[in-house]
Amino acid sequence: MLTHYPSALIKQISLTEEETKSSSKMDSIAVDSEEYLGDSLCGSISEGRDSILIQKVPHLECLQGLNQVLLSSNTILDSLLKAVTSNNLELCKSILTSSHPDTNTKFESNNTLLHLAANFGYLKICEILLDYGEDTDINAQNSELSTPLHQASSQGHLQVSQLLVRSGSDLNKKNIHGNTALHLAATSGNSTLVSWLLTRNPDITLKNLDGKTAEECGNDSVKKAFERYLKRTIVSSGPSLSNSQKIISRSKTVNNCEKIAPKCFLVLKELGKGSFGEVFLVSKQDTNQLFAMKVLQKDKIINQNLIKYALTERNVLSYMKHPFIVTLNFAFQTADKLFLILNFCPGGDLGRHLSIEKSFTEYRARIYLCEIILALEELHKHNIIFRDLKPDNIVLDEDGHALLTDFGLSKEKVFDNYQARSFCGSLAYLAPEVIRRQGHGKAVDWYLLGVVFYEMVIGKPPYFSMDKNELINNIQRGKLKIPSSLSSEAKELIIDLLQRDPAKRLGAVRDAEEIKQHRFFKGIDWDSVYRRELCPPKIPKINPPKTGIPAEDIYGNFYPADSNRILGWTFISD
Ligand SMILES: Nc1ncnc2c1ncn2[C@@H]1O[C@H](COP(=O)(O)OP(=O)(O)OP(=O)(O)O)[C@@H](O)[C@H]1O
Repeated sequence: MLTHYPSALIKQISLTEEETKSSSKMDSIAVDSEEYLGDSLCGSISEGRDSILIQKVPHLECLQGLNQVLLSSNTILDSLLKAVTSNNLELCKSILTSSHPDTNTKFESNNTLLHLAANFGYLKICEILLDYGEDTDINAQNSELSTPLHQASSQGHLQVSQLLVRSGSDLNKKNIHGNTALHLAATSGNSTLVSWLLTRNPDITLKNLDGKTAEECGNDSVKKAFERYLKRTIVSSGPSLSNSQKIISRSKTVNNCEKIAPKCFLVLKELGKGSFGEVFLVSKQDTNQLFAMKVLQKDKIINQNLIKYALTERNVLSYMKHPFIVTLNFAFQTADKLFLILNFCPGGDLGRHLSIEKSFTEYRARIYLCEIILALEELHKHNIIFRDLKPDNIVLDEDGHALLTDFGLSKEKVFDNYQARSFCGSLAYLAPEVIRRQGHGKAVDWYLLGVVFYEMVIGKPPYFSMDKNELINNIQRGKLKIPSSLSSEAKELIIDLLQRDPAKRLGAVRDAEEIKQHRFFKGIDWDSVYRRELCPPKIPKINPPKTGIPAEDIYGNFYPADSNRILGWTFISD
């Protein structure tokens, strides 16, 4: 444990601070050393928040005086230890910059200062140790072989864990019990931290000395986080855009960006979160009309070379008008973020419905399938492939009709079944040809239609396994299991769509036409489907919240985009 500090050391510092206090330049601090320590520990164990202790920190001028005392008493390291454990930012920074002590010195149980700060969740102190310490070892191990990341994760300190991982902490390092940071976060039941760690691609197959993977150590909410991870969209980094590509936009681009901007929309609540963006319910200030606003962070997109995907989503949505494709109304940007204003679909996504209801009747699934087939047919007619078909990307409008959303992975100008090459999709929803990387095309969407149909009527995607490698292997070689309770038409449709060879798959030759003629859809009048005349289950009316989320929390930096403007982004629909 990390709580034993030499009391002599604490007394000495208290005395020093008291001395400084007597020079009357300092805010009040506790005089008694025991009380001081208790106060500092209880009052400041919180990430990133200024603690009670910080308010009691001496002013900067007197820190210099303090430093001299510390230096002359030759207890620099002990003083630094005290500064770290009492969350005293200024003192810590001051000692590091003036005396350059070895921040990798081991204290009790071989803990370094970073271990201590990480364990307490002192975010700012961790930052200071990493920024000002000379070669602070981010992967130092204590006597239990734990790294600072192990400490932060076991205590559930999200921001500290994020800082450590982003600064180069080894995610797959094991402690003496064989646990990785992910195991510890899972054991503590912290599904938010688990979800975030999963986005950094740790090795989820690693087992601890009890033979358990991280997922096996978690409670139900942690297990759900793992399941969501396997269903998330992944992409390989996109190619960079040339300047000329950046200005290509296939529809009306508005130069006067003042017309549509964050101030036009009141943010009401979060609707969903994906790998790339967050989606919020917003109301347009002048009309009170509700919309879904998708927000993408520019730095994330630019760092991962994903601008092309963002621009494709904006472009495709700007010219696709279809009853079963979500409508884009506006696109605008600020210095930090990109915004898409979409029609709001109050029924939520099918993924959410499936996680509550487990599965749908064939009758209900057929309605959604018919609508999605028409949407995919329309895209294919424009030589666009969707590539990311999954229940989370199908949203229900106010009448319960199914609409495609999230065109981030769609690809334009695909004329055959082999032209596209990027490795992208969502792990649980990868088509075999995407895994083989031999090129894919329109047939990929028909395979994924089969996957969605399977999940709708059976309750989980085909070949599903929580083990990533097994999942990938199953998709390529596993035996397709279909319960006998399904109708023979449904079984046949699943088999025809999940055909591994894209050339033999239903839809390979005459595209949607082949699927529409399958006997599962016997009796369907496709014109009436297009006119939205099928009757899906009704969606309960929602009452939007009256109060909004503070604008600055969502919009961040309000400055209009300038140097980092993404050309061809702004859009106002006719
Ligand atoms: N028009 C909409 N109306 C209502 N909710 C929506 C709408 N569009 C998206 N959502 C919700 O937001 C979630 C995330 O949106 P979206 O899939 O576009 O984000 P993403 O970051 O691209 O996700 P992914 O990880 O699938 O790539 C959806 O699963 C859905 O629940």
